[in-house]
Amino acid sequence: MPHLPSFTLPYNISSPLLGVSILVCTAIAYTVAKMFGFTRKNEFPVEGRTVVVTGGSDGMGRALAIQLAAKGAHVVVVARTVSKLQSTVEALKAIARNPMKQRFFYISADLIDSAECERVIAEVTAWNDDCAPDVVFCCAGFCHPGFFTDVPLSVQRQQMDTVYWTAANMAHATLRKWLTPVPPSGQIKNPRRHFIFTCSTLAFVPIAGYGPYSPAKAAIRSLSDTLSQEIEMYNGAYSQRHRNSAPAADIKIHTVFPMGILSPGFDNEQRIKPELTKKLEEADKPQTPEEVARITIAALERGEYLITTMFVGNIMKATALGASPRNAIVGDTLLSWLSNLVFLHVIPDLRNKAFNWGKTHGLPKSSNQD
Ligand SMILES: NC(=O)C1=CN([C@@H]2O[C@H](COP(=O)(O)OP(=O)(O)OC[C@H]3O[C@@H](n4cnc5c(N)ncnc54)[C@H](OP(=O)(O)O)[C@@H]3O)[C@@H](O)[C@H]2O)C=CC1
Ligand SMILES: CCCCCCCCCCCCCCCC(=O)[C@@H](N)CO
Repeated sequence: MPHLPSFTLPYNISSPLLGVSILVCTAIAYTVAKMFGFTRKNEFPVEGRTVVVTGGSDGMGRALAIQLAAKGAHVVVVARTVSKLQSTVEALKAIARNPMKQRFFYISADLIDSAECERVIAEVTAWNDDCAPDVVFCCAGFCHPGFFTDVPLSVQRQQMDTVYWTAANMAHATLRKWLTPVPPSGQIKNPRRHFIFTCSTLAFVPIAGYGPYSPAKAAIRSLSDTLSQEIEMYNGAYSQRHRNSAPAADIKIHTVFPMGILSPGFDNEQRIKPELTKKLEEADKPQTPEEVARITIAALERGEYLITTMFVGNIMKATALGASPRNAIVGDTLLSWLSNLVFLHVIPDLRNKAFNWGKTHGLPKSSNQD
């Protein structure tokens, strides 16, 4: 029998030293896990909380409202058409986790009007026993695709109103309510509040034929980044609430960047979308509203800030991260390096496809250049 070498440690490890080593290793593992974005705590508990979903009567907003109700939230859906709102409230009642306790409500409002957004927050607060909502989710909006010179400027201005201003107006009304100073004597323990915008990966990467729409989404991304910094001032004041007047709760901003969503809005947009645009977005495999809502809620539960719903969207985000706060330092940085390499190919490829389209098909039919 060959003699097996026996390994012995050159020194004896005492149990306190072993304890300290295990502690240090655990701390390092925890920090690395955090840097990669792993977390176990639910950063977005909704059971018993009050959530407002704008655009909550259709598509992604409706799916979100339903899934949040299934998780035990009180939900208020906001949109213009009353019949769709009513049928959504019925669906919420049917899926509620605690049907005896949960409450549902709808408000019909055109959120292009800032006064309507203020009314929404006031009505929700009154309905919610005089407490502001805990979560506001902005999903209202629709897309009117077309080439920049073909789409009348009035429609492009309306896109800015519907996409950007419905969200900015809601943010203004909600944050003014949430940031109302409360003196130390009036402070009670409130859970963290969340304001969530819905953007599109088109805010990161241009696609020809989305000129009337993408700039409004890019503006939301810019507002979200600005607010995520500005809100820290108020959160700082909140940390001193026992000494000075401060908001009633800590606040977090988030923004979701979906790819195509198979919604009624998407069906409408497909009808008027230029063929070139359809070709350029071939890499997108549209998701169901339910899938987008599920992935979004899971990302909020992990505490993410800029949220994408699939791998291609994540690559699009990573190439355009700029000065936006990261979800995970290591993961986001490595992916942004990788995606910058991928986009060395993608940028000229999109432009070449557009050039070759013109070469083969000539001017677009709807073009006003004839
Ligand atoms: N569909 C897609 O492919 C993608 C969509 N997005 C974005 O995701 C969000 C949801 O899209 P989607 O699921 O397609 O939604 P839908 O188009 O299916 O539904 C839009 C919702 O917004 C409401 N709404 C529209 N305008 C207003 C307004 N002025 N005031 C109040 N409510 C309004 C609609 O109700 P009503 O008309 O009754 O008011 C409806 O509830 C939008 O912000 C969209 O831009 C992002 C990426 C891709
Ligand atoms: C490996 C990585 C390659 C990346 C290539 C780039 C592909 C571009 C896909 C564009 C997808 C646009 C989805 C948003 C749609 C949208 O917001 C509208 N439908 C609005 O309703």
